[in-house]
Amino acid sequence: MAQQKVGLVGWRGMVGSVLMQRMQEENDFAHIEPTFFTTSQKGTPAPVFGSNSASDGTHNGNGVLEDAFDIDALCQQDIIITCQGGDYTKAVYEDLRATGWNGYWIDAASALRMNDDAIIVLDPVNISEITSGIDAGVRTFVGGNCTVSLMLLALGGLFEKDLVEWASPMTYQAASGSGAKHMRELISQMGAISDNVKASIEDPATAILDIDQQVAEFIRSDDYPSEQFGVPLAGSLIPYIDSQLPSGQSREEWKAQAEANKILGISNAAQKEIPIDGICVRVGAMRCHSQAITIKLKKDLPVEEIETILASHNEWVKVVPNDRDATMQELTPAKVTGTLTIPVGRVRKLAMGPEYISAFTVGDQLLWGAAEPLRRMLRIVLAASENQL
Ligand SMILES: NC(=O)C1=CN([C@@H]2O[C@H](COP(=O)(O)OP(=O)(O)OC[C@H]3O[C@@H](n4cnc5c(N)ncnc54)[C@H](OP(=O)(O)O)[C@@H]3O)[C@@H](O)[C@H]2O)C=CC1
Ligand SMILES: N[C@@H](CC(=O)OP(=O)(O)O)C(=O)O
Repeated sequence: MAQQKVGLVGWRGMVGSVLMQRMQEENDFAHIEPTFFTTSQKGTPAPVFGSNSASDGTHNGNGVLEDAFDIDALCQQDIIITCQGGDYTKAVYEDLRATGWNGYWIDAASALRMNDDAIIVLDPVNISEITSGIDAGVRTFVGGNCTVSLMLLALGGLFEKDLVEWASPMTYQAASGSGAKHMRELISQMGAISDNVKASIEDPATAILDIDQQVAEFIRSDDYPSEQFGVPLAGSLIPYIDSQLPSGQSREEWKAQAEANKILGISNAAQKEIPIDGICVRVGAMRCHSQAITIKLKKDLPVEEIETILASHNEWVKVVPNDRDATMQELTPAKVTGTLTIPVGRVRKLAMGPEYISAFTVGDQLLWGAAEPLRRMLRIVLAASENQL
């Protein structure tokens, strides 16, 4: 049986590189005929990932990168996966579909997420929506916003059992969500602070309040590197992510309810949307987003039962007991970074009443938050295509 032709766009960016890494780890390249595209380096050598390369050891028929804006070349693909960003999607998607191309478009960017003819993919939560969508002819599948995907993987059990009346996630989002340059700047900011007070720190006689004053003056000064974020992140935080909306929400905050309900299949049904709203904050973590979530349940359940429901939803969620040592060891970006594990802990009843609970969760926003749902969607499409042949 001929392999599906898969066009890869955005493969060398940060999200794309994590996708390539995961596709190699899971041997996905053995099941596809890949073609690598570029928006800037047409004609330069194509990369080789995995074992499925042409006889000369390259990918792409002629061994060089194809032009990602060449609609004819894109039309040759059965499946296109793009991690190139929303501007690229807006530049080519409509033109490509206008040719009559009916292939699968799998996208990391938010541009098409809320379109009626697109499904937001998070298969441990919405595999039935995905498979019935494929059967119904849906051909556009988009990865969700990272905080939304990570929250739904952590709390999936409670949503699946329709136990959530509302949820309020207060986020602690890593620098990676802003892109590679921002991650570099966070490190530069940390280093610059350390360098600025090095002599004072090394002198045990220096008063800590003098060091603190020196740091405060430095991070407010023009010498502090803040070109990307615009304001200090290291030594501070930024309580606003993405653009400003008339509702008073940031766009990142708006996505929580809009995308989560769409993934849960609620916006398409006669059901009332679950209110999900909170404040999104950028903090000085590298690539793990954390969220402190207040949840009002529809009924009073014992904490042990809630933990059992959470733990049994999917194979990646891991309940951390509400214990100081376990929390400090297991429920941090430092522990989770680079892994697919979604720990959720600090589950306890709140003082507001027996239906009010807290939860804290951490997840790698480049893995489950971006690349992994796309990679798994590719496998779902490949399986569906095989069954149709
Ligand atoms: N960052 C995130 O957390 C998330 C991002 N997304 C989506 O994914 C999109 C891409 O994000 P991200 O991966 O962070 O973007 P990057 O900036 O890392 O990569 C985007 C593109 O930039 C080009 N590029 C130019 N110079 C370089 C270089 N030196 N190294 C690598 N690539 C380079 C590449 O395109 P080319 O090869 O064509 O030149 C690459 O595909 C976002 O716009 C967003 O829509 C989705 C979820 C999370
Ligand atoms: N906005 C997210 C990252 C991101 O790319 O989100 P989206 O895929 O919804 O545009 C963050 O800053 O952490």
